[in-house]
Amino acid sequence: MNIIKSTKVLFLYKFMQRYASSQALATDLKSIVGNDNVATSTAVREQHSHDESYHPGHKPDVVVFAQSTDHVSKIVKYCASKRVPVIPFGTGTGVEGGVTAPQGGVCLDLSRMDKVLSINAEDFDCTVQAGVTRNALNTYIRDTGLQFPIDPGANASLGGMCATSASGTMAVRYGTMRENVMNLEVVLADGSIIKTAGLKGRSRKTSSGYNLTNLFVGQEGTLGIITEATLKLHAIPEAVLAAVAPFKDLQGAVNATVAIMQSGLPVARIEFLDENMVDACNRFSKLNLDIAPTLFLEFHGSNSNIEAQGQIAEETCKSYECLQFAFATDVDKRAELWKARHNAWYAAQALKPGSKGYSTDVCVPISALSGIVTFAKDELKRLNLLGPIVGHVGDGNFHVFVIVDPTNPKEIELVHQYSMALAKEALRVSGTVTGEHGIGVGKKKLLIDEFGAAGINTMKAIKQALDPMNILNPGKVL
Ligand SMILES: Cc1cc2c(cc1C)N(C[C@H](O)[C@H](O)[C@H](O)COP(=O)(O)OP(=O)(O)OC[C@H]1O[C@@H](n3cnc4c(N)ncnc43)[C@H](O)[C@@H]1O)c1[nH]c(=O)[nH]c(=O)c1N2
Ligand SMILES: CC(C)C(=O)C(=O)O
Ligand SMILES: [Mn+2]
Repeated sequence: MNIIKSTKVLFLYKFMQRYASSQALATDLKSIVGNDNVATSTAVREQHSHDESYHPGHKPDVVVFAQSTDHVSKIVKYCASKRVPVIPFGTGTGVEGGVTAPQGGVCLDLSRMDKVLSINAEDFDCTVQAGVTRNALNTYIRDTGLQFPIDPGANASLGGMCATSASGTMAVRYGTMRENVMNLEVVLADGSIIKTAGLKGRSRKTSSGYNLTNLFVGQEGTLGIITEATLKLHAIPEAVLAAVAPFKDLQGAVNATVAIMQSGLPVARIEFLDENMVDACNRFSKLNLDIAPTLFLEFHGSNSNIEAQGQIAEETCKSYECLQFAFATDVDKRAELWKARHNAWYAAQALKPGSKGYSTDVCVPISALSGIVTFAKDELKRLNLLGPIVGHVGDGNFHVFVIVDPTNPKEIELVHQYSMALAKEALRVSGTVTGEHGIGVGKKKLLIDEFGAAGINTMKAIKQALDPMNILNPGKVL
């Protein structure tokens, strides 16, 4: 009885202590960035404690809404002086637990840094603040005839997309964030501010110094806070043609993809959905597709060449026994198709109300795709898991959305076993454990298998050099 009482007293004491220190923290931060930009309510902290994944959330002590690079620099400098963790937050649509605050601290929300700073249409580039979302940028530049085509299904912030090295359905044609970021403004762990590709740099290529831009793309907020990004833009194609091709079996769909890619056809999108995913999309997005392993394709070009592209793809799919090859030229039909594809994540979770999804993210050389998709299917069967499959197969990248009851530890253990087995198979065939989602907290254990001890030690040395007190997004990636 006494032990229970004293445990309760200790808990209460610790709670009061943390409450008092987070109040003091909030007071100091308010004096730096103003009252309106600091939130301590449970609701706001809860909203910032998790992303879209099943990874358990942890609330930060305080949420700060930065309005400028100067704010970010001052906040980080203050946090460094107190050794308080800083966790950057874009829109919270990540899927590897990157924004959780396991050690508490300050969640730095960049959504109010939402200005498009410059558009250089003649150079096909733009500079934005980190909180601008991909849809906001595309709306802003619509009249220029240009687009920013990297499209994770969610309307993510461009800072978050840089931080995770995001991609999406059009990476097969336009590249991922890595190929589309030209320069970044980054606030380092001591509050200093750098430009990764030169103080004013936005040249198409450079051999100058180390490639700092690529160091900060994909660092998931562990090396610095991205405050501005200079990005490549692309011409909106004169003509667009989409197509849907259901196949007799999964192997046919995957082998047709490999053949299309190996033929060098400049396909703009080539997305695979297995029969379970098609079924889920039919239900969720009110489509009426045949329930079969299916490819969604899109071709971009001039009026004269998209039909030729479509024809080559059609012939290739037919040679792999597709059941039909239906073109979608109508703008609304195309929009409906891609909206359904972008909502696949929610469609899969809706198959089992109350469930959450865990998305695997392996990416392999295209010649290894067919084998590993078969492996992924067989393992699902062996472990008796529900996991619709969807993928950016033109890149050799696909996701198994394993549906899981987040309150059932046995199911979570099975999902863990499954994703480990799939990731190790990807490494065996010279792939990577994550093509676009990042490591976060979910894939940390796999890094050693991918890079070996010397590789990990090199990453640790970089982290130590840039963030010696480990205040930037601690507990993530390494
Ligand atoms: C329905 C749906 C569909 C998709 C996806 C999600 C959802 C919900 N995603 C995943 C997600 O949208 C993607 O990882 C985004 O890049 C995350 O951007 P947020 O702004 O939401 O970052 P979020 O706030 O979730 O943060 C992600 C990570 O980046 C860090 N971070 C955020 N802003 C930062 C900044 N300014 N500086 C430094 N670090 C920062 C965070 O600390 C965290 O570690 C995805 N992804 C993908 O690549 N391809 C896809 O196809 C999809 N599809
Ligand atoms: C995380 C998920 C939703 C994703 O990457 C996709 O749909 O491609
Ligand atoms: Mn994806």
